[in-house]
Amino acid sequence: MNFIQQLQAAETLNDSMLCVGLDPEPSKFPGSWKGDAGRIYDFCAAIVDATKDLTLAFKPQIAYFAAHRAEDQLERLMAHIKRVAPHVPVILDAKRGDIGSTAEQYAKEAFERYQADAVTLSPFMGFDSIEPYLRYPDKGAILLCRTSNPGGSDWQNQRLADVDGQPRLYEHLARLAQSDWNKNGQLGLVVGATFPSEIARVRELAPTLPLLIPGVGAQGGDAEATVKAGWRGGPALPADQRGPIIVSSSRAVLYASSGNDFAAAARRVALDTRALLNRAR
Ligand SMILES: O=C(O)c1cc(=O)[nH]c(=O)n1[C@@H]1O[C@H](COP(=O)(O)O)[C@@H](O)[C@H]1O
Repeated sequence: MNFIQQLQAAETLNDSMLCVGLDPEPSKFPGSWKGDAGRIYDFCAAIVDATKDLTLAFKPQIAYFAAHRAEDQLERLMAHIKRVAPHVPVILDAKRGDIGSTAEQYAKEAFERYQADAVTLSPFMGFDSIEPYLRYPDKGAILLCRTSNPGGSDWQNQRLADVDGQPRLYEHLARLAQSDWNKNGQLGLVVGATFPSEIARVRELAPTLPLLIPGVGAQGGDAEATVKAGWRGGPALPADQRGPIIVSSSRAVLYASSGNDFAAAARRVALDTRALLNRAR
């Protein structure tokens, strides 16, 4: 199964558009684990076990592991997810972007070392910085398009020529990702939940691509507006040809409780968020 098929299967099996982001921050761990970077694996594995029947993807953010010299725990976590939730694809959030020869190493890191099913990439350096990832035909490559942070507007919202009516940078990227760049049908796009009207625009320009949508929960993105803007595209395509949405939440799920009931609390938030998203379809 390739990444897109994995997403579709998980969406159906778990009746979910929710992705749980794994951004472990030891200072927020419960009880005696607080401040202990040696517990990163245990914390994330408990979250995975508590939510694996509610998600269409997991998304570990590599910086939260690397900052604590915990890459070995990330490897163990990836293996754990494959073991207990083989039906849920894993997106390694690394936001890599570099020249081809270096990108080859990053692709190896994501897909061979960590066994990720997809990786997030910065497309700023152009197609040759993306191409090495496309040599893994079953894997997904999800390009930053219209990110959730306020500063995303600095570049992504600029018009290609300073004239009204010219496409903005993110619109140009969405068009390329839907067409010339999508050699093997592996590409997806990141669009922030904090900008629902731009989700709708990206969906219009890229109707078949999966959209990774972070920004609900801690960043205050509107979950309902996100689904209305992005879910299964506009009316132009039959439902089975439209791309899925992967609505990602990290802190709101991970730190729903600071006590020893953190995994049960994470499950409750994941259940509520899944229901909220599903109601908005
Ligand atoms: O690629 C991402 O996942 C991403 C893109 C984006 O535009 N905004 C964004 O917040 N993210 C990531 O999504 C996660 C958001 O975390 P919460 O705000 O806690 O849900 C973090 O790991 C971010 O690095």
